[in-house]
Amino acid sequence: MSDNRKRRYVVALDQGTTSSRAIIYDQNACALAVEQLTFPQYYPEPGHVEHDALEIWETQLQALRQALQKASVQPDEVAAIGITNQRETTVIWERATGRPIAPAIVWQCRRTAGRCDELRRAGYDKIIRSKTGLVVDAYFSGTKAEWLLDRSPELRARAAKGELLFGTIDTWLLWKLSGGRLHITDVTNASRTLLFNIHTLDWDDELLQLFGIPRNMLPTVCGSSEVYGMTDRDLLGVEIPLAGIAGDQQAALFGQGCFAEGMAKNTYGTGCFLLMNTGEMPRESKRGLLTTIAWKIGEEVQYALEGSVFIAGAGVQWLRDELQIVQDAAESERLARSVPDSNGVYVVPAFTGLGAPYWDAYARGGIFGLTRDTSRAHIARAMLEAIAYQTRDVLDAMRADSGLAISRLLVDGGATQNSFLMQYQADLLGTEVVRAADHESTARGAAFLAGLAIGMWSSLDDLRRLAGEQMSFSPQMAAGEREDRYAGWQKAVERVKGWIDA
Ligand SMILES: Nc1ncnc2c1ncn2[C@@H]1O[C@H](COP(=O)(O)OP(=O)(O)O)[C@@H](O)[C@H]1O
Ligand SMILES: O=P(O)(O)OC[C@H](O)CO
Repeated sequence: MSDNRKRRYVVALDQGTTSSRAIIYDQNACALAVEQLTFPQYYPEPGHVEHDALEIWETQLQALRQALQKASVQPDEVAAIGITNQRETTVIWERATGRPIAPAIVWQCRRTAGRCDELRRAGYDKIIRSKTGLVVDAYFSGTKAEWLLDRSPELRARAAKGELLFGTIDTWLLWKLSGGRLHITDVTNASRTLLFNIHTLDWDDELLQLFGIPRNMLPTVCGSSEVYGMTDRDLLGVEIPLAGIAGDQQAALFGQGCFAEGMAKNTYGTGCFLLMNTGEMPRESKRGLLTTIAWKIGEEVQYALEGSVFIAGAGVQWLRDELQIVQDAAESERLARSVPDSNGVYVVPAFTGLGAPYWDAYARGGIFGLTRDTSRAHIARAMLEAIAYQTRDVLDAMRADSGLAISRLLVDGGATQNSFLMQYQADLLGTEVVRAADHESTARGAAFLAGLAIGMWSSLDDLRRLAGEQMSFSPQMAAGEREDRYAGWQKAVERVKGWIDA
């Protein structure tokens, strides 16, 4: 058998906020094996979140090796690897040794909120929005990288000399996978840094100067579907083409087949991210949404509008780990269904501030409407409902910004396994919610991008044909009740805004 015929699988590496996953797909995009390894989250101070970049790399490599073994696929049968990742999380490492200079600063981390206030006060928000499509918020990589370099003048001097490299998680993994030969990113990840001009598709000199980031520490920006290089032979005994890169939310949009303008998906993982394909022109939001790059394939760039919600499934983890009122995430559904409603309780999970459409770094979480008969079931139910309310906030903004009705919302991600949440979501939006057959749309998107690049699949039409069965949730709640419940949520959100001092 010729080498190319033997190579009939595509591997997606999905490096998420809480776990590193590897999934092996065959030519029909069927997942043969999934491996998932969690890694520690570090909270050195309230509102600060860090990861160890080496732990990310080690878990990712181990997940890859284990998935191959589980699927009985030999490394030389893999045609390509696609990478998708938690976005914005920032790593700086030494070019010579590959050693990170500090823990990675995670997208959720609020440590640079003060710097963002300063930038807004100095009037930079308009120029940053027009160049990057983003709002000035600690969420994005720019102020995180600046903070890391500001730790000492020596680091700034080393950065200027080209001794240090910056990367989001895709870049870090590609560096490690290629044995230090590739220092690259793709347009989707670059578009989340605050440093990248989404119109010129290049790092922006004015912004680099503003944040004091030398261009020579930045990765080369590539498309989302092309052969960038090969894996280091020492890792798996053979070289494998690295052929797809996309931030996880853009990958999910692609994996859901949202190739046409106006199609939208919502991914329910640690956070919740609603993206709508807006076609070839960037569309500016007037309501707190982000303009971002959906993907670049060949010379064609597609843009998206995005509503980013920081806490979704993470709220369910909080019920499990901190409140200890459920033993696992699935129990939240049983508990929520054990009561007819939340008994007037609202949870606003603004644990790391509020993202879209509010962008309030100083909001903190709250539980409202408690009475003597409030039970753990009411709180669990209110937490799940909060995920749906936050999505409603974003979808309303997206409908108003785009002028499109969005009559079907495609959904994916770990928390979509919760059918109570999906039904409540449909009820609260008054919109059909369509759950993907394979909730791993993110990994699927990365596999699609890599498979397209090496010719396993030849076109978007080819990919459309690979969609599986879906399950649909139709709205059943009366419009009056829906609006009453939503009004309660809006009242609760007002109470948590600006909770801590700037
Ligand atoms: N049945 C469930 N009900 C509610 N939340 C769930 C359920 N199953 C998983 N989750 C949540 O989904 C998240 C994991 O989804 P995943 O897509 O793997 O996220 P990520 O990529 O952000 O790590 C966790 O935060 C978990 O609490
Ligand atoms: O790891 P996830 O799935 O929660 O995604 C994180 C996002 O990319 C943050 O922007």
